[in-house]
Amino acid sequence: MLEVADALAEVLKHARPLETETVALAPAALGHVLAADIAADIDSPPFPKSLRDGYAVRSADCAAPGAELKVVAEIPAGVVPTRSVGAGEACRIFTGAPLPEGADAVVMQEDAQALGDRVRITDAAVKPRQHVYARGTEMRVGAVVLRAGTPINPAAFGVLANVGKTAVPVYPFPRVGVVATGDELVEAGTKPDPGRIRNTNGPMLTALTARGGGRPRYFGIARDARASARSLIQEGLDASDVLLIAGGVSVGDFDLVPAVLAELGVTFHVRQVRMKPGKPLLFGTAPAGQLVFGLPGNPVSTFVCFELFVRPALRILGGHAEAGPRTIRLPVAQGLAESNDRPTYRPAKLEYGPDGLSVRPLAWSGAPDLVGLQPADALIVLPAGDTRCDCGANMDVVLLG
Ligand SMILES: Nc1nc2c(c(=O)[nH]1)N[C@H]1C(S)=C(S)[C@@H](COP(=O)(O)OP(=O)(O)OC[C@H]3O[C@@H](n4cnc5c(N)ncnc54)[C@H](O)[C@@H]3O)O[C@H]1N2
Ligand code: MOO
Repeated sequence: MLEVADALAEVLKHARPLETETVALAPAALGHVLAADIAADIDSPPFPKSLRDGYAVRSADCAAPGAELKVVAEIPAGVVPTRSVGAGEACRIFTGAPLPEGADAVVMQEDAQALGDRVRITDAAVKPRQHVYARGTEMRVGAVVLRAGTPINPAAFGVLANVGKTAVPVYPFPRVGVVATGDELVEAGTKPDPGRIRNTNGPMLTALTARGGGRPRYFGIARDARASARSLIQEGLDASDVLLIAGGVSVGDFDLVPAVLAELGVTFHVRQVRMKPGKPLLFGTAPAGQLVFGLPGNPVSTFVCFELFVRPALRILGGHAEAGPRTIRLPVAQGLAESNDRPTYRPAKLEYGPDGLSVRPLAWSGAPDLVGLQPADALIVLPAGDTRCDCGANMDVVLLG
């Protein structure tokens, strides 16, 4: 049985970034990772730009308060000034407009008094360059503005637009197949007969995948009969970079997944992990290189294994430099006393208080309890053995999502 860190290392050893593709600068590009450096094709701003509505002046003319200047032109944004500002002169200027030759500062209109074709400057100390954004301050032609490996966030959309990039090379979102297993399962639209339950892992895994930077595709429920399970799993494998199979990985007579995967040529790298919930996790690689996860069927076990092992793999396939999961030390907002035979990942909620961040364990009844897990945005890591910690004590916390 592997420790969590060793199992994660095994997973990451087999995860490689996917072949790159080109995406248009449209909302679907959000969250992709750039596969090439992006350089500026222009200076930004492309001209010295006024940051205020007011007057473009020569600061030396305004050394004494109350200076009066002749207003010789008006420059709205988008207009190229045709006249320079001489001694004793000013131009009416608006935010975003190019500063005219000769001027070296802008006075806000609140600090000036319009007097027909003249203006009195009431700003007592006009400094050179005030309210002026110098040409090329944000970026110079040829400078790298976004590095390969940068996740595309909304601000990156703006930067890409500014350098004229309407399509960019990125790592694709991995295609993730989801298969549920078990004769007891019915889909959500059906009322379960006695002895049966609804399939919760299928919908949850598609949502975890979408949140984790993958493109989910649900293949349905594999029944506990080898032939049908085998054909559904094969179908899933053929269309996926990563296949997630929930349930059927433990030691029961109907837990067919390990045998079916072996028949399909999957090589196993992880067969059990010393953790709770999630001990029977399976991880392997298929002959064509797909990553295959057999996630323990209890819904919270499935969830925790996704966060600890699948999401990091999806991040690497999707071109992220950091796999995660992120673990930080945080004080607990409520004391804990538990005994566990394995390191335990306890659903918890982050709390943002005036003294900073803390984490509160949620009421939770174990591996089948999704209602207890649902509000969680963190997992408190309890070491194996007896854990007693008081409110305020620091614990390792895995951040979710
Ligand atoms: N003798 C042993 N029994 C079990 C062991 C063990 O080591 N020895 N491990 C236990 C642990 S830990 C877990 S976790 C489960 C995992 O078992 P499987 O992955 O084989 O999962 P199943 O048996 O198929 O299901 C377990 C549980 O979860 C329910 N389930 C399964 N799939 C879904 C789904 N898609 N939606 C909702 N609920 C689902 C299923 O009905 C079972 O109740 O094994 C322990 N047993
Ligand atoms: O380790 Mo299992 O995943 O607790 O139910």
